[in-house]
Formats: sequence, structure tokens, C-alpha cells
Amino acid sequence: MTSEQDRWSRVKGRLRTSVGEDVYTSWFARMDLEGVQEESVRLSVPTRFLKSWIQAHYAERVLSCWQAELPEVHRIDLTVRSAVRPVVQPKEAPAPVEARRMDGRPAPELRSTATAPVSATHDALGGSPLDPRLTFASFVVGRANTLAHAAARQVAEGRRGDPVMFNPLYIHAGVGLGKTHLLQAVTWAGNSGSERKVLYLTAEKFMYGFVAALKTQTALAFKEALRGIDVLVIDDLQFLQGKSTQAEFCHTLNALIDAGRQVVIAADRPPSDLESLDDRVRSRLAGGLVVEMGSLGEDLRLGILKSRVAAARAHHASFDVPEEVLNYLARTITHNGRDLEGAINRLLAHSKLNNQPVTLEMAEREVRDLIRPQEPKRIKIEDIQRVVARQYNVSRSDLLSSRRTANVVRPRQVAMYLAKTLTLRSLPEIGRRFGGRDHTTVLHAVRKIEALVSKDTALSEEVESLKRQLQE
Ligand SMILES: Nc1ncnc2c1ncn2[C@@H]1O[C@H](COP(=O)(O)OP(=O)(O)OP(=O)(O)O)[C@@H](O)[C@H]1O
Repeated sequence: MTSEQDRWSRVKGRLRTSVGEDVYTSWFARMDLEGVQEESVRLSVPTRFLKSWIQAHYAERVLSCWQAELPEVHRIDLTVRSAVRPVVQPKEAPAPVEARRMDGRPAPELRSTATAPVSATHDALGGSPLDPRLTFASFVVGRANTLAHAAARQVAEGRRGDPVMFNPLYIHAGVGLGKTHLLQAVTWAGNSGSERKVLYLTAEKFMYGFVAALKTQTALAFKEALRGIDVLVIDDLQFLQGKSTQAEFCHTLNALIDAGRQVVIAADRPPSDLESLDDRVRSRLAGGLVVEMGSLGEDLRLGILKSRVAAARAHHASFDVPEEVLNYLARTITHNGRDLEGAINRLLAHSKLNNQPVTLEMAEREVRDLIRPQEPKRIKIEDIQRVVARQYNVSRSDLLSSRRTANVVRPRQVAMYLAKTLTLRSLPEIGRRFGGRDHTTVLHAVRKIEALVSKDTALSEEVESLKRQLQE
């Protein structure tokens, strides 16, 4: 088990180096290993869209990363896994071959074959599957998510006819930081009474629902069904693709908001960074409440681990994870909630299958591949603008304005230069974020500062100091 886990994490490491951090996070962070069989490797991703994108653009790359570790591999089978996460269940006889799982999820022999019933309303409307475990009761609140949690609760507790406070509520966060959990919690809570209809759709489901409805000429019925609900919850909006789907999404959004219905959205980036959406949709999205959930602090990670252990103990009363192991996991598995869940599942699988208590030594061995080196901080254009404005004593709006006085022009050029060198944003995108400037203006600024730093020591030191402040 361990050697396959190690191999999988080495393959992921190769992929990450080969495609770069940003591409890796966008397309591969949710890829799981399902199994290796002779010449073929089975991988899974959560959406059809991810599957087709990876197949179209990265199939060769994934294969060659595998071959570098395991030359006999000649095939990659990519599948779409269910959105409903497996539930840990007791008393099922372990099948030896199943124990070879190497991802962070529970071994299949510990999964339930039946899922708890989903809300009837939600089902009838054709919503995406809901995971019964993702409720407010199991959501741990900490510094990173206090505001998002409070806003989500407020939405969930609203009653039909109540004034809508923030619309849409837009929650964004990196991979595995609890967006889906919070959105599904809103759906469960909202649908628990019969008064309101809450519909949870992944952007993908919205897309395929719409396309399928168009094909069968029932688009009108689909639109009507959507508009007949009280709260529309859309997850993973960054996957919304295609002009007609976007136009339809835009209409639906407008129709719901104008009718005083609540819309809740989650994505892995703020509205301004959803580059494939048109400006009107972006500004409508940004017009409600936009909340970011930050990375999980150590306290929050410890809370999540404890809540996972408590949930597992409901089915496996003898399962116990000593405090020192929990502290060790909270300290070392820093990346995201999914890895924390994976760690507890592995300890559970291991202790059940081998009938052994969980010890620190076992934990160190079992979760080795989940401990990732600290990644360099992701720098945002807004941070650059803020830090540069502070350094040069101008305001951020000066940087975005059309003013051309020298005290503003140089800081603006420095900020554009930093945006180009410290982020992966394109020149047109940077231009847009600097008050709608043309990409040639950005290019000019970048070249200008590049030329200046090579001969002007004072400027070069200033730029270095700005970089340090941004990377802290
Ligand atoms: N605050 C939290 N309390 C309890 N569990 C959490 C919390 N944050 C994250 N988790 C857990 O971490 C795992 C990943 O969370 P989730 O799937 O909600 O992330 P996500 O932000 O939607 O990720 P993705 O971008 O991949 O869709 C889940 O098992 C979730 O229950």
C-alpha cells in the first residue's frame, strides 16, 4: 500500500513540476488514483468537464509522468467519480484486493453501499447529489471561515418572503477548503422544512442539464423549474463553459435575483478572476457579498480532525486516535480538508484491517505522502496594488486611474511589472485589472521597469523589498 502511495505522490510531483503550480491546481488537484493493474492505471476526477479537458490536453503528459515511475504502464483510464462521498460503514467483510487503495479516501470495503436519503424536493428538481455528512453540524468554524459560515447560516435560515440580505452570496476558496461542505449544508438546512425549495447544482450539472434540455426541446421547462425555486446553490462555478450556457446562467441569475430569490455560488477564485465569464455576469456576481475562505489554520485543522474521528466513532466505537496523533496530523497536514479526511480514513482502515490501535508511529507511516512541502504563497494582483500603493504613498485608486503625473506613473509601472513577474496572469488580464488598460501599456511598463532595475540600484532594491513583503 505504502509503496503505491509513494509512487502516486511521486507521479503527482512530476506532473506538478511539468505543468506548473497553477495548471496543476486547476486541473489535477482533484485527481485520485483508483488502482493500477498491469499496464493500465485507473484515475478518477469529480467532473466530466475535468475528464474531457485532461484527456484533450494532458493525456500524454499524465502517461509519461506515470511511465517515468512505472515503465510498464501503457494506458491511463480516466473516470468520473460520484459527487457523493463514500460513507464509512462497519461490519462488512474486508476483501483483500480492496485494501490496496492508495488515495486518501476510505478503502471500499469500509464504504456504504447505501447512501442516506436526499431531500425529496431536491431530488425532484434534479439537483446534484448531496452528501448526508456535509451539514452545518459537522462544519467546524474557525478564523478562516467565520464570515462565510455566518452568511451561509443566514441564507439557510431565511424564510420565504424574508428580504434577501446579500444576493448573490459568493464564496471562494482554494481546493478542499470547505466550499462544497458549506453549500451542501445550506441545501440540507434550507430543505429541512417544506416551506422553501433549495436546489444545489454543480456548474457542470447546470451545463449538462441545460444542454440535455435543449436537445430534448424542454429548455423552457428547465428554465421554469430553475426559476421556480427559492434558493439556487451553484458549486464550482469556474467550470461553467460555453457561450449559450453562460448566457442562460446570466438570465437565470438575473431572473432569480430580480424576483428576490437567493443565489449562492462557490468557486475557486473571486468573480474578477473568472476570465471566461463576460463582464456583465462578473459584475453581477461581485454585486452581492463576496467572501473568501482562507487556508485552514492549525486550530481549525485540529477541529476538523476531531469531528471526523467523532463521526467515524459513531460506526466504529473502538476507533480511537490519541491526542498526540491528532496534534501531529493537525501540525503537518496543512494543505486542505480533503487530506485531513483522507488521513483519518487511512488510520481507520489500517487499524480496522490489521486490528491494531492507532499510534504515532503508524500515523507517521500511513500519512507520509499527505505531508507536502510548504508551497510558495500565491500572490494576488490586489495585494500587489495594496503593497505598492503603501510603499509609494499613493492610493490604490490612483494606480487604477488615468492620472499621468510622475508620482503615480512609476508606482503603477512597478505594480504592473510585479503583477507580470509574480503572478501567472496574462498581459490583457493585468491591463484589465489596472483600470481597463490595454495589454501594450502593460508590456511597455514591464519592459521599462526591467530595463531600469538593471541599472538603477535604488529602484532595484525597492522592487526586491516589495517582492519580499509580498512573499512573506
Ligand atoms: N470547516 C470545515 N469543517 C469541517 N470539514 C471541513 C471544513 N473545511 C473543509 N472540510 C472538509 O474537507 C474536505 C474538503 O472540503 P470541500 O469538498 O467542501 O472543499 P471544496 O472547497 O469544495 O473543494 P473543491 O475546490 O475541490 O471543490 C471535506 O471532507 C470537508 O468536509
